[in-house]
Amino acid sequence: MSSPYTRKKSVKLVNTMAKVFDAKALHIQGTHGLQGIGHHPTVHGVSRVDVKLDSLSHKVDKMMEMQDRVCQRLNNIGQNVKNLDQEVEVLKNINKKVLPRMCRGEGQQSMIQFHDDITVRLRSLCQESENQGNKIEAMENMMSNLQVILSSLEENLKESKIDEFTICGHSSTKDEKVQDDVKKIKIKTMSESGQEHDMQVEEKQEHFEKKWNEKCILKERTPNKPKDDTVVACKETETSSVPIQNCTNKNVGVSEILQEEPKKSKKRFTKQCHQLQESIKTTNQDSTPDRHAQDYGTYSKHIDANKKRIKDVEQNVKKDDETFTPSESDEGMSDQQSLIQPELPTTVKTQSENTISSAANSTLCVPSKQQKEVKANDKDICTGRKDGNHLYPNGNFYPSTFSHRVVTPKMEDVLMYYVLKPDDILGGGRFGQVQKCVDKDTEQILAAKIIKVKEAKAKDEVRNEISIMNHLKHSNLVQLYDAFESKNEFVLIMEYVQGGELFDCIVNEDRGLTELDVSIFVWQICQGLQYMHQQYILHLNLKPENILCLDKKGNRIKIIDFGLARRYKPHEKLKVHCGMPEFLAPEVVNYDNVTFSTDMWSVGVITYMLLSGLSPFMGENENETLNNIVKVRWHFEHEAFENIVSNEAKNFISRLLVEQKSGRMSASQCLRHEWFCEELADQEGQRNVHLKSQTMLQNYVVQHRWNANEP
Ligand SMILES: Nc1ncnc2c1ncn2[C@@H]1O[C@H](COP(=O)(O)OP(=O)(O)OP(=O)(O)O)[C@@H](O)[C@H]1O
Repeated sequence: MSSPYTRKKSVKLVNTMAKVFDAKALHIQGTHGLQGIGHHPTVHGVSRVDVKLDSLSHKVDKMMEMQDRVCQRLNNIGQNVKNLDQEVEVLKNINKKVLPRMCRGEGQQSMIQFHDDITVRLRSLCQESENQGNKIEAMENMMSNLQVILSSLEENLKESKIDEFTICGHSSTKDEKVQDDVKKIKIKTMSESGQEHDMQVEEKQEHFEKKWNEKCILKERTPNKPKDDTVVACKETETSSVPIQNCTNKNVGVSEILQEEPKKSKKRFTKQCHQLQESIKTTNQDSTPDRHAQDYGTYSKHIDANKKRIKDVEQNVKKDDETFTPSESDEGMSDQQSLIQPELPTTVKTQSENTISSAANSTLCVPSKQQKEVKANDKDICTGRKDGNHLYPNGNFYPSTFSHRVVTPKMEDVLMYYVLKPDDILGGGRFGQVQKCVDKDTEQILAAKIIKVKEAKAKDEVRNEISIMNHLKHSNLVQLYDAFESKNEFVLIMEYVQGGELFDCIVNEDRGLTELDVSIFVWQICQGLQYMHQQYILHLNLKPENILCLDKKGNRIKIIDFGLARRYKPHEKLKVHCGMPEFLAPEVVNYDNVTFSTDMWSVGVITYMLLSGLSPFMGENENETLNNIVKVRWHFEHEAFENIVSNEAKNFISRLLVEQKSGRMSASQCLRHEWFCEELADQEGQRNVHLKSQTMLQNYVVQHRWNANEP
């Protein structure tokens, strides 16, 4: 029986918690009523946070729209530059045709005609030039606004802990929710007065809003960040092993302009416009043919210089866009991830608790010394072999065949720019086909994903895929090169990944598959996902077909297919039309909210399959498979795992195939898992033993192909 003292205390505690979540609740109910307090106020608290989150996600949507508008404007500017080009061509032709005739003295009349003609054209060009200047100015303003909003949002998301509150809250039971949330908002639960807790929440909100406002004011006064751009520009142009710090001196020209603040480059642009105007005035005053020829030369130069400026500003805008990430550093991400995904529970709910507990002794490990060094030198190539290179390199360690592009679909015929190869089909999906293609200009081999769409909704989905890919610049994520839109079809031109699907690669008998190989594949998947999640983007369709190998024998992979990917929205549910449910997370099957950990579930399934060749939830039929998933019914198949697969690997899987979303490791936590410790990998010969999974996977691949081809 509880004493009057503890009863009084618990009444106080509950009242206190209730106040935290709904300041008004107790005023309405009176401070002594215990009844109903456990649930009602929490619901209010959650909905207040929901409102905040909704408003944040609304802001993110607005920013995305703004970004699309900027892309659109860039496109227009590109188009205008083309027009300028055409004008210059016309002038050149006039020059070629008329000047010789004038020199031959074919009449005063044609000379006057020529003069008038050229004056009109020069005027219109000058006007055009000025328009471009204004457009660039508007665009710059837009970009800096965007930057302000993004940075504020990023900071506030990081600092506000609202994410933590919501995600943790949604994943536990109501009572646990109250306790967790009380802890997370850092309330002193033993305080004497509920007033204090109430104040803390209010203060947090105020702090949130104040910070937001401060940031906006501060950013308005602060010029764009040139120093980061410099580093990006250097990294991209760098091909030798010149240290990044020296880069600034070596890259004059484009990188010099990139270092320039957009305001300065705009000033220079406006100056050019004035010079143009001046040159027009002089042209009007002096109209001799020689003078015209001279002015024409100067004028052409001006136009060229202006075009260059436009290109540079365009690049600047792109760079700005690329550098917008909610969290760039690994450390930053850990914090962020820990907000979203709290530390793991001590027990994992699966059928094979015994097996798991033997592996569960493993812990998340601090990156090895070697791994830390990798951070400082992210140019290492992942070979997967210990020949002086790192097994698990961080970041963008090998370049794509082209640098990142921001693509807006062209309303032109794809065949104007590319030669498609219908005989060279790389794969097929729900909506169409992927075939090889060649860029007519550069002769680069690429992959064309042809998507047949008729309905507006389906078109929006493809546009979403393009927009998502525009945000992804990582060597483990396939890059978008170009896009075309027509009435019933989209064509996405992408980087060509020539090794084929991961499972096809590893069943190749020429190569042996070891646990070490698997860990290197999984490491890269986690790297790609960590990057995506840092951008608040979920993949949501991670499966073996969507992981491609760069070449048949190496260990380098890329994630493809961002057709279902989307920006994280706290309450978004996902309906999946999919014939292959084995990789779906329980929340997708249940049509529940999806989140970052939805992708992490898929990592667990893929890892399980790579190590054993078995599909952990596969049932006799689709219903059984779905049932196994929602009940999280799986175990380590004795024959495939016992004495073959390390405890660290098993622990890794156990920490992902967890029913509760908040119980799964985040991508960052995965990357810190002991399984990826190089020292351990060195010590354990076990990791170099050939896995049985290779033969099992052969069966899986054959079966899967068979099913896919069935009508
Ligand atoms: N960039 C690429 N390079 C080489 N092959 C590719 C590339 N992109 C896709 N493929 C091949 O085409 C297949 C289908 O591509 P993708 O998954 O993007 O299409 P989808 O229509 O979205 O498919 P799904 O129905 O799985 O969603 C892939 O499994 C892969 O084999």
